[in-house]
Amino acid sequence: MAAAEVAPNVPIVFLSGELLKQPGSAAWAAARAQVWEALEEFGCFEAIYDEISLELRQAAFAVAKELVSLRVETKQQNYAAIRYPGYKSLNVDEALDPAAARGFTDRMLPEGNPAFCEAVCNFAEAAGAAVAVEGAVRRMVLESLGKVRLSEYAPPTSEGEAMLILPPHTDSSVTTLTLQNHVHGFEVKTRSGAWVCVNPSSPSSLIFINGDAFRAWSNGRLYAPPHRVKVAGGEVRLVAMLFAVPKDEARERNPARFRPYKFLEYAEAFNSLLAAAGDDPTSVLPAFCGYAAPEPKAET
Ligand SMILES: O=C(O)CCC(=O)C(=O)O
Ligand SMILES: [Fe+2]
Repeated sequence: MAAAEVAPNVPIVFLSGELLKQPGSAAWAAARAQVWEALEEFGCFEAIYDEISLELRQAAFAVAKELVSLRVETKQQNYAAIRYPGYKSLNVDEALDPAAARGFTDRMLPEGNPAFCEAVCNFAEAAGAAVAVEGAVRRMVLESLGKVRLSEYAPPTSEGEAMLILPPHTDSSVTTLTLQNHVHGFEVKTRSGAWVCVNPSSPSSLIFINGDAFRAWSNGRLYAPPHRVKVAGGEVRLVAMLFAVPKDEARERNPARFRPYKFLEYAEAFNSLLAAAGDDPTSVLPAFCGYAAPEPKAET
């Protein structure tokens, strides 16, 4: 007889406030491995985060209780679109910005109530703690992108004008970070078409450059500048670069599964697609932008 299947537990990852301050440490790398495993398998995990103190939690729920007991007409203006019988939610977007939390309380209680305002700020503090965890997890996922390169530029043999060694190009990466020795020569082209020299102002300077993938992701809002390198003088220019790019093996295993889409168009179509998806919510995304070909089988 087949053994009864036991549903596995969602993984638990300990993310202490201390650990979040030490990216690059062995503890960080260990947590990152756990986060990746959890996100690949479950898409979800429990984070135990010691900066959510009991007091903060109590304060957050105290204000939550006050918020839900406000008059319906007051709440109405902030209701989220999805509602089911017995379920409704309030958008408190400003809570992510403590300064803006006041705007929220003014809207909710125009007649004013300092205690309520303070409580909302506590709620904002709890939301801020959540943002720290979200930021760290995003970093753990993204920092697995990476390639380091070391380049050497031989000095021109003839005296005089700087020579163009690396012709104008953009980087295909998401982002690039460079650390150069004392030999200058890096130049970027501004949006308005001018070439400017970028000579690091201190030995501890790094140059951060947007790559084409960042430009595409932001729909062109972020500028990925053409850049080039001209070298003069008698010394070798050395540059260490960190390119944020997907690892090669990820590309081989993962042909594109989804067409590019506009976030807001998806958000607009979402509720009706969800209603049509029956009991399989995972079909909503492929229905909107999936390639017709079947998804490649996961490797075993
Ligand atoms: O030498 C530099 O500072 C930049 C090099 C570069 O742009 C590249 O290798 O893509
Ligand atoms: Fe480059």
